[in-house]
Amino acid sequence: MSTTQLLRTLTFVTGNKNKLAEVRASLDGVIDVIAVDIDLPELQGEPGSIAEEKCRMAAQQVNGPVIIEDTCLCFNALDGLPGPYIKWFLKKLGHDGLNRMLAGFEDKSAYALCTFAYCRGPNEQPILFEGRCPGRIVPARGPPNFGWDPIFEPTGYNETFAEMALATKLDISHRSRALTALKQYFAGQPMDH
Ligand SMILES: O=c1[nH]c(=O)c2ncn([C@@H]3O[C@H](COP(=O)(O)OP(=O)(O)OP(=O)(O)O)[C@@H](O)[C@H]3O)c2[nH]1
Ligand SMILES: [Mg+2]
Repeated sequence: MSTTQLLRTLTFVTGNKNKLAEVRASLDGVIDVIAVDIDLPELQGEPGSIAEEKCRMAAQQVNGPVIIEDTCLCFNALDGLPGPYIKWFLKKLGHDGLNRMLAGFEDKSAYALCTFAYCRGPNEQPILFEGRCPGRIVPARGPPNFGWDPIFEPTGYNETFAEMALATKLDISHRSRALTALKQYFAGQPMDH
């Protein structure tokens, strides 16, 4: 009998290399990830519906099964904003500006929210997998390699995501929690689904 285990393959549509690296590290030996870089339009709305629509468009463009991911950074003092718009807030305001947005509030707590969506093909209903990581917004600490990692300190840790070892981030992050749900789903599916 062959000792080689056939891995399930999933096409991940993303333009973000850091996301891709983390997803590959989390799914290593479980799911083989093929990356397709298409800049998908992202609609406004609640995180779940943004992920659903992004996934429908990805499945349409790839014309086959795909996963996508959408990440939000939600400030509790602002009722969850910037949320799905964090990319543009980060781009325009930077780490300092994001901290200054909370200057008038005692409450610096926040959560990172990651939503993966899987769609079997065009016109199929996407399935969502969500992961959250609570924490707080702090002045930037650590290497500025990935988005807002330097200003997010997860609850129970004295380090920001940027300061901690990647393995620690992958243990507790919004993304790895969502991927745990995704892995559980695929573990129960036949290989051709
Ligand atoms: O410090 C970070 N730690 C993370 O774990 C993380 N995950 C996402 N992000 C950033 O948050 C925005 C989400 O926007 P987003 O989900 O639309 O991503 P994106 O447009 O970069 O890629 P994609 O939509 O092609 O997959 C983008 O600015 C991402 O760079 C992170 N920053
Ligand atoms: Mg995007």
